[in-house]
Amino acid sequence: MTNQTSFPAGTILGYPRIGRRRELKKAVEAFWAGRIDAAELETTAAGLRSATRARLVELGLGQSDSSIPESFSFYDQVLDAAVTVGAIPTRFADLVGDDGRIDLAGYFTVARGEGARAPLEMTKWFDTNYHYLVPEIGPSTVFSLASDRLLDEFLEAKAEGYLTRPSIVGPVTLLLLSKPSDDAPEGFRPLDRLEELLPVYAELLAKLADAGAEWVQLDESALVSESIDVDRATTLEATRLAYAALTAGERPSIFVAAAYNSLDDALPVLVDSGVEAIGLDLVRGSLPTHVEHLGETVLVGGVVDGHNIWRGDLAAAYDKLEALGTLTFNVSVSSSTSLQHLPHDVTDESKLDPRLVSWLAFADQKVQQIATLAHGLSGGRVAIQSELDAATDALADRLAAPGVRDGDVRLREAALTEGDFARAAYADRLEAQEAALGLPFLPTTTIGSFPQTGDIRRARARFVKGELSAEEYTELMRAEIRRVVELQEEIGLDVLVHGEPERNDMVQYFAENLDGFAVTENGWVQSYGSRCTRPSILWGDVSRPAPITVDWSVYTQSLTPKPVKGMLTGPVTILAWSFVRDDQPLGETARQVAFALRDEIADLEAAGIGIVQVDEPALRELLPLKQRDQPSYLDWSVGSFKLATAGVRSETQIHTHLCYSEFGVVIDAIRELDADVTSIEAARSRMDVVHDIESSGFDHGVGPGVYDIHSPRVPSVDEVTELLEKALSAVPERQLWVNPDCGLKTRGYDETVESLKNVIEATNRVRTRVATPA
Ligand SMILES: Nc1nc2c(c(=O)[nH]1)N[C@@H](CNc1ccc(C(=O)N[C@@H](CCC(=O)N[C@@H](CCC(=O)N[C@@H](CCC(=O)O)C(=O)O)C(=O)O)C(=O)O)cc1)CN2
Ligand code: MET
Ligand SMILES: [Zn+2]
Repeated sequence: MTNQTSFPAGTILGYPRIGRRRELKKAVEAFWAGRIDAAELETTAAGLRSATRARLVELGLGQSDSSIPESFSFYDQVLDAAVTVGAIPTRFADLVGDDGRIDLAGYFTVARGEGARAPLEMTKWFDTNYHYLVPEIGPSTVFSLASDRLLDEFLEAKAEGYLTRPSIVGPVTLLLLSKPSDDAPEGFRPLDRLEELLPVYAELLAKLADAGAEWVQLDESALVSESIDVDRATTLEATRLAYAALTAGERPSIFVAAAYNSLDDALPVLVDSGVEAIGLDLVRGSLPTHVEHLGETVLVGGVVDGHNIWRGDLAAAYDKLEALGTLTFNVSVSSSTSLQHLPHDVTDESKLDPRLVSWLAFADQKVQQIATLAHGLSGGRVAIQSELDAATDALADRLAAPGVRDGDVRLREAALTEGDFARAAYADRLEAQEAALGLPFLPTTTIGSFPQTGDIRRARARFVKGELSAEEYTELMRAEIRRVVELQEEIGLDVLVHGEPERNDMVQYFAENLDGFAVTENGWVQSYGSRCTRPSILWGDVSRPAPITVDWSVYTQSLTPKPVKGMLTGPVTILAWSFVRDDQPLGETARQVAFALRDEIADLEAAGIGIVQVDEPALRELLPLKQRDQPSYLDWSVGSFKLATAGVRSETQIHTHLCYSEFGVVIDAIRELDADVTSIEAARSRMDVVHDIESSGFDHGVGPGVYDIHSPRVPSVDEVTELLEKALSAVPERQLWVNPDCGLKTRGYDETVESLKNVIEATNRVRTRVATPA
């Protein structure tokens, strides 16, 4: 298996850019707050890039063999590609100079909006918890090479003595992930603009070649997804056209990387296009059995999981490379995806159990694994046998460790029956709930969280450091709850929440309170822009040692005669936003989490909480990219939600909440959840989702959001009224709830209070209008 071209033996598709202590997040937020200027932010970013290169060499990548990707971004790699080709919507035209360029402040304005000017829409990146910004492209978008960042970063590295590999989202994926601009005619698709886009990519490649780049990486993960609204034949033809054009000119060698699943029928198209190297995700995707005309094309086996933290089965990874070696002599090794989904370094986790640590590999350890496998590709299995054996031993230790299998949890699973998944008929429940709750027409509520203020976070940080006692911390959170309850009563909401101040994160908080999970101190991963999460590690069988939320909810209910909604995160979302064990099917793990939630809900009900919301914002996100995998996913995901929620009495009202649009795609699954009330994001898309609700005949309670919480903008009473009227025209009166799009944790208090007041005033207007005979 010798590598006959100069593609590096081992590489990664991308590296975390937020910084091991979130230096980039802090610098970017300081820039937004006006505490540092653009020059200082640039300096911090350059320092991070420089540290990354040095670290990657230290971990075993080559300094001058193009194995280090230039994969930095200030905010998002899709936005970067859009900015590079000059695809900035016309509402930002004043930010664009005569040369088509936009400065750093302008770049952030496109990402985050400003005043009444909406930012680019944000949506999930494939089946991950990373969000990208959706470019808007229309018939009149003018493409031009409008940024030298990628070139400058390559030159910056070169000046430091590195030969790196510039990396950018490829042209087909850029267009497939874009949406038509507002001025585009019906039926227009961004992909229609491919031919005009290609010369810009060609120009960029020529410049990179001129500067001395030997390889460039084009990320074309959209080619693996079947969830994109363009038919496959058109996508394949676009791919053929794009790479025929890009291979024709002056350019570095081209590495097309496709992460998150198999390329399937796009692989032969790429092979025939003459690109020099193709990256395959061999963790999620499967090994191609036979590929024609491979010639000298390098197949880069993504055998090290870039999306999970397990050290895993290194020998099996090497086996896959050997299997790839039966197709071609030109095999290299890589991560299956960019490592941007992983925390930096497991050696930063001094508080984790060392035994658990021995089973883990964060980004830095993955790089070392890749360096090992690359060594094996040249030296043969014997050269790395001891490393393979060590990983095999660690895996065996993990599978046999106490807690990985818990007899009681297994017994409970074995005893499940159909009846555990079903509630009484909806009509009977509705009647019982209306009688028990006595809510007005158009009941108003919020999605759960209120602003997570600096004070709340600082109090928690002091509690974690031991500077506050548990009692002091609890009292501070209770004081916050009292404020939030008073505020909701004053504003006039009908169903109150406690505001979730005690939660660092809606998933991590539950992980900290369940057995089977571990949490990290420094394991930050970028979710979008400067926002990060610390995904928990679900390593063993899950159980609930004690009630988690009951005291908080009961305390809140004691403060008000209005119904307080208990607030839990659902099994699918807990899995989606954690690093999950890979030694059993996800459905099995989801059922264990569901049992824990079922017990929690029973305790809430017994303590007098009449409404419980179980959030499932990640239901859409985990939907498999390949249609063939979707039915079984929908089966276990819906099943786990029902298992969690079906144990309650008819008069107990179960809510669920989903955000991130595309409801058309999961509406059938939402119906099957059988929640009494479902709140969904709708304000951002001007309530268009009600058409999906109407045409699907969804007949349970539904709260399409009337307030877009992603922006600080306060919606006016007129605006909310209009959204409510639009909803009422499609959804029967008795079904409709009034709520924001999502939780308020990222918002400030001022705009939150003003917005909620407007929501209530609009609701009262509509109530009066409906009650007044025409
Ligand atoms: N896991 C997850 N995924 C999700 C969401 C979500 O809520 N959770 N929501 C959607 C959107 N994604 C989001 C992801 C992150 C955040 C977010 O607000 N993250 C916070 C961190 C939240 C957190 O973990 N907070 C901790 C730690 C906060 C912190 O940084 N503390 C300071 C100290 C306190 C201070 O001085 O401010 C520190 O450690 O340095 C806490 O509250 O305890 C951030 O990046 O700023 C929001 C939305 C989709 N995916
Ligand atoms: C991302 S969905 C968020 C739901 C959660 N209950 C909140 O209000 O923050
Ligand atoms: Zn939400």
